[in-house]
Amino acid sequence: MTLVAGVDSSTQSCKIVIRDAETGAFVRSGRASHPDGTEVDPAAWWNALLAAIRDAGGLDDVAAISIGGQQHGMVVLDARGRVIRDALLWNDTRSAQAAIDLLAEVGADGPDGYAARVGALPVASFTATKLRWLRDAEPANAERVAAVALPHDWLTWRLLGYGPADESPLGPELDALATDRSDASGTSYWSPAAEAYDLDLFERALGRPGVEAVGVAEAELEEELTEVVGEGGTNSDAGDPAPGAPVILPRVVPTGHIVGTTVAHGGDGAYADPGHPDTTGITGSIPAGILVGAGMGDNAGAALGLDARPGDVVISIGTSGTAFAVTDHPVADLTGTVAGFADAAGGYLPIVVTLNAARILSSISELLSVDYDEFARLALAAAPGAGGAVLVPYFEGERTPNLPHATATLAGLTIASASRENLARAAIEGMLCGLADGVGAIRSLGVETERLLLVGGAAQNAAVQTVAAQVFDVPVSVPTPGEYVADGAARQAAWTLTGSRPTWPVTFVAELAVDTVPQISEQYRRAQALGSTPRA
Ligand SMILES: Nc1ncnc2c1ncn2[C@@H]1O[C@H](COP(=O)(O)OP(=O)(O)O)[C@@H](O)[C@H]1O
Ligand SMILES: O=C(CO)[C@@H](O)[C@H](O)COP(=O)(O)O
Repeated sequence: MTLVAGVDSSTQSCKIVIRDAETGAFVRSGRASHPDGTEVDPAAWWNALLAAIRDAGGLDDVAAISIGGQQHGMVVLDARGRVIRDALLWNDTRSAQAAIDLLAEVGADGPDGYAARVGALPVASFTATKLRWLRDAEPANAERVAAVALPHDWLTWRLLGYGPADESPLGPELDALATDRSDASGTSYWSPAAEAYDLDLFERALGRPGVEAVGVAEAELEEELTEVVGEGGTNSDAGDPAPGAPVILPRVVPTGHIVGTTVAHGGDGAYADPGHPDTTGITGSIPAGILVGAGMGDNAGAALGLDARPGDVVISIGTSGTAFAVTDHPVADLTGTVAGFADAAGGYLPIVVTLNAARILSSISELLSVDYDEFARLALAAAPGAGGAVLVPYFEGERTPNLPHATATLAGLTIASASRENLARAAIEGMLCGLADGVGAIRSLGVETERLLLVGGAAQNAAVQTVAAQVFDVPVSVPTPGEYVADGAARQAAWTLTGSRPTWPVTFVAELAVDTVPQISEQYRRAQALGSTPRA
């Protein structure tokens, strides 16, 4: 049996699944948590990956691996391959003004408008706006930038043995950075229609020119390694980039492409990242010779993991809430509601993303001092519409609609409606109404939406499933709970190994017929119209 591994390095945790390359049969898995917050030191992702690999029993019997990851995170590297500052994540909203500035400079409409060029309008989540924030708020750091990577790109690069000279076998070869279409399309400076970086938009963001990495051929790599080891030196004497030197952007490679093979890491000793004493004791090793795939953004990974096809809409309720479809043509939405990303199978992934999703439910369940099972029981004990109580859940601001400074609003409370049951149900209804608006926006662009696949951590909640049938107007299928982003990465790893897309089956635990209750969306829209109190 040939085994492949898929990783999902998402906002809250790192998950790895190991499957049979031919049948997709599950073999084993592991996970490790990530730190909270909207800016994180990428070393925490690397340590979590090592810990998750250890938790899964290691990779000694694995032939290929791919990494799916949270999108948009800004990982900036200096010429020594060192991370310059903590990565700003997709859910960090400090670059909201930078997004407004970039859009004002480029314009939204017309053939040269932002949406036409890269399939989406810039919002705080996207990498380009974070680079513009870096240029304006941390100019000294911006000047040190030799390369910009996304979370999955940087982890893949480390898996291939690259990194700072004192932390990696192969040193800081920035030209070995690679990414895939789906994650590149979330930067807001790569065009799915042109299949190329829009280097003008990159330079407008960071204020310095960019260039796509050329890749490092294996043979060239062997020669370089001998030189470095022979001389006993390392690249560590590489200084900051020469003034005006172009910033390296990861090479964009298609799914199925081998970006390299792993180099032995770690070993019997404990892994202790020298810069992070809290990692002492993390043991984890990676054997040499595992084929490494291009990886992908997490939503494209979920689409591949679910084997989603045109006509399917995936609703993923994780840290982020996402509604996305699969199309065979690029999509551009001038309103900015839908982002016209690329998928991980050669097609496209029109997507709507909300900042608030599963953590709406964890916040309200904590408020009610109940676990998820009791939370579900309370919500199901309330009638659809929660007695008129409505939660517009913009707890962390909101990305779609683009309200980065908004706060949540609880409306429609009366003596009769103010109950634990109604609050639990209002939380679920508000979360799903926001995602239903996303499905409507995708549908308004002419995208088919015939079947809805409900996944993500919160999709396992029985009340979420029931309310989904009352909110969405298409049948809801609930795939067997699993890690579909990691499964998509595992499918890509098998694709990389065999050269063709796997035909692994997908199983389902529930099929919910349409049971729409119009009152839910009608009262939600009225509460939305009240607006929200800007965050202090
Ligand atoms: N039964 C449940 N009911 C509601 N929320 C849940 C349930 N199980 C897990 N979650 C939530 O799902 C989230 C994790 O989902 P996941 O898709 O793994 O997120 P991410 O990929 O963003 O890390 C957490 O916020 C967790 O609290
Ligand atoms: O911003 C997006 C997609 O545009 C999010 O989907 C992030 O990619 C994080 O995803 P999760 O951690 O919630 O899986």
